[in-house]
Formats: sequence, C-alpha cells, structure tokens
Amino acid sequence: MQIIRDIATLHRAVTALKQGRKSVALVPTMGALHAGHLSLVRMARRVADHVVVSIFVNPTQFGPNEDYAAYPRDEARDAALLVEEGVGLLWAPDVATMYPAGHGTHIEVAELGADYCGAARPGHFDGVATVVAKLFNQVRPDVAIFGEKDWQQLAIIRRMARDLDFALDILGAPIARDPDGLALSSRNAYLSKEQRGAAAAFPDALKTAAKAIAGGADVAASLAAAETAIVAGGFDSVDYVALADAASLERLTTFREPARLLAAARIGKTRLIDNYPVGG
Ligand SMILES: Nc1ncnc2c1ncn2[C@@H]1O[C@H](COP(=O)(O)OP(=O)(O)OP(=O)(O)O)[C@@H](O)[C@H]1O
Ligand SMILES: CC(C)(CO)[C@@H](O)C(=O)[O-]
Ligand code: BAL
Repeated sequence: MQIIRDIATLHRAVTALKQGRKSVALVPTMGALHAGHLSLVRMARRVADHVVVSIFVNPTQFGPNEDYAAYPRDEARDAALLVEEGVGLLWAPDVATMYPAGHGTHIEVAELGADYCGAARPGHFDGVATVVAKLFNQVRPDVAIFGEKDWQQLAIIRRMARDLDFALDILGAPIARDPDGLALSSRNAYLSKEQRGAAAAFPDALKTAAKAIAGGADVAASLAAAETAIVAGGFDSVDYVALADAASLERLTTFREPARLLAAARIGKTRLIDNYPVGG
C-alpha cells in the first residue's frame, strides 16, 4: 500500500490508478479504524476497481472545546488494517498540506446543518463539507462511501455534491454495531469499562422508540420516553432525540415515511451519536 502525504504525488498516483478507465472509490476517515470503517472499505472494493482511504483528523470540524487534541491517532495500526483489506493507497496529508498558510475559503452548509449535531457543534458541518470537498478534488473519485452512523453528515454531503455539481456517486453504508447494539465509533475508546457497560442503553432506547412510533405511538411521548431511558441507563445528558424526515432532515411531529430517529447523548466527557430507521 502506498502512503502518500503530498498532493503532487497523490495526483500522479491517482492518474496511474485511473488508467484503462478504472474506477476509484474514496473512503474518507479520521483514522482510529474499527470494523465500521472496514465495512466501508469492503463496500468500496465491491463497487470500484481501486480503493483510496484518507486519514485526516480535520481541525476545522472541531469546536474550540472539543476533543481535537485527544482524538485517537495510530497511523501504523490503521495502515496495517488497510493492508489486510487490500487497500492500494492511503492518503494521509498533514494539516499544513490540507490547509497551507493563507487558506481562506470554506463551504457554508445552510439549513441541513442547522439542527441536531449542527446546533450542538456550531461550524462543525462547514468544516466537514469543506474538507470533504477538498478530498473530492484531491482524489477525484468516481464514488465516495460514508457511514449511515453519521446520518446528518451523509445527508449534508449528498446535498453538497448535488449543489456544487461534484460528478461522483455518494454511497451510504449500514451502521456496524457491537453485539450489544452500540454503534462502533472511534470515540467509544474514551469510555471506561463501566461507561461502556451502560452505553447499550442508548441504542436500546432508540430501538424501542423507533418501534413504538412505527406502531402508531405518540411521537413526542416516545421521544421523551427515550430521553428518560437514556439518562436512567447511565448517560449524563441527551443533546437531542428527534424524529426526522430521512432525506430532508425536517423535524417530524407525526410519523410519516421515510423517517429516521436521530440522537446524540453524553456519557462523561464522551458524546455519542446514533440513529435508527422508523418503519419500512
Ligand atoms: N459504526 C459505523 N458503521 C458504519 N460507518 C461508520 C461507523 N462508524 C463510523 N463510520 C463511518 O466511517 C467514516 C469515518 O468516520 P470517523 O473516522 O469519524 O469514525 P467514527 O467512528 O465515526 O469516529 P467518531 O468517534 O469521530 O464519530 C464516516 O463516514 C462514518 O460515518
Ligand atoms: C467525513 C470526515 C472524514 C471528514 O473529516 C469525518 O467527518 C468523518 O470521519 O466522519
Ligand atoms: N464522525 C464525525 C466526525 C466528527 O465527529 O467530528
């Protein structure tokens, strides 16, 4: 596997990969790879001739009091996992390569970024959209794969690709979960043993609410019951539990399909997100 850190070498390598009309799939990540990331890589291998994975912990999507410095980084371990998966190219620029001195242009995400994680993390989705647009321009993939765990992020990137005429396909990959239901996330590494034991209360509460709402239960009461169950299960607070239109992300007060239950909650210093489909 080639590990590339500068843009000129990347362009040469991607041009070589694309020879003979071969297709390229990009899997953007922030590293600290787990089985969820590897499921994205496997999807990429199924849909394209070559897979490029990027690892870049993007400072512009972290707020000033968030975990940019503490975010887990272990490139050697990540690279070994990607070699096992048959990945040919790892794009791993440093911050000065991604944002050279004088970098002064960014993408602003409008309404899709206002609610949910966007409300809790001001500027977060502007940072995500900007770096993802840069990754698309750097790698020029035919297809890019993102996880459904970050449902709002996936919706925002689909909209950005459409609004800004990026000529590529965006694919969403299903959420990979631990056996107790907790969605895999690099941030799960922050959890103490006790917190990890409690964390399954989060997906459990969401699954229960999704089932109730699909079965005709009152939406507001089901969302409130989920919040109560998450805190009773050991979480310190709930950022939001909301029923949303699965595509437009508009908040729904009554159930109609396609809908998605979206949530974020905090346990100790760790903020976890998750989501479930509601109905078919
Ligand atoms: N459990 C999962 N199932 C499917 N996709 C996932 C899962 N976890 C992460 N991804 C996807 O992997 C890609 C890279 O995500 P990222 O590197 O931020 O990992 P993460 O585990 O989501 O970390 P974080 O703890 O920052 O949320 C994103 O498209 C994300 O949606
Ligand atoms: C898409 C992404 C790699 C952009 O930094 C990040 O937000 C992530 O890992 O989900
Ligand atoms: N997985 C989304 C990246 C972030 O939380 O910053």
